[in-house]
Amino acid sequence: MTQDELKAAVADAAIHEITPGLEKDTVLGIGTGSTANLFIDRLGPLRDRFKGAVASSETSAKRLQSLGIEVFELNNVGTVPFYIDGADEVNAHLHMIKGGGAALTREKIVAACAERFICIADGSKRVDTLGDFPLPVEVIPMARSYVARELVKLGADPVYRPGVVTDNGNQIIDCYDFMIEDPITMEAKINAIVGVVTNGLFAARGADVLLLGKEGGVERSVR
Ligand SMILES: O=C(CO)[C@H](O)[C@H](O)COP(=O)(O)O
Repeated sequence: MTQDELKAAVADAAIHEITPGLEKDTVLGIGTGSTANLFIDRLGPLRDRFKGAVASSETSAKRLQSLGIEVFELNNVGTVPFYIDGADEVNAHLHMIKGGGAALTREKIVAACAERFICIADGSKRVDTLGDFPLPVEVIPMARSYVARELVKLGADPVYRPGVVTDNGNQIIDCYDFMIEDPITMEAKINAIVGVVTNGLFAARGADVLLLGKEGGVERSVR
């Protein structure tokens, strides 16, 4: 199977995962990226079975709306029963690196409001130790150089992602050569640097369910 077929298989599995819990007043939390897009496309035909969605990016919001799914502002919703999103890496504890698409801050906010985070990913995303994928950090633009110097002190090789402006008007630094043995501690340390909005470690609040696409089928793990 190709990577795209594995992503499609986990998008299908996520639909099966959430449909028993769909009610007329359900508002879903929806992530960002190619796997999340496949999930959004499968939600279109179900749009009459739930109320709408909150999105972790402008791109996902537009895709949802193009399928006739109403998109709500998170402040008007409160908690959501499910947040469905992809990952750049995920470990055995269902800690993740996210933010390859620069949507990490809104993803973390919607995930924080979710009762259940369902991570959907093809098998290539499963790792023993997080960090092969460069860890994204969203920064306030004027703090970029300062934050980069502080990230060096933590052992990272920080590289500015040129030309990328987040939905929040900020910039992204990617941390290379940075294997992360203790994701919960490192998430907190990076977030404590002045000028950091957030970082792409989702460890303090990891996924609750992982649907991982493999050759033999979709593997389901629960935290
Ligand atoms: O965190 C993300 C975007 O900020 C995505 O979930 C992550 O990059 C995975 O993307 P894809 O499903 O395209 O592999």
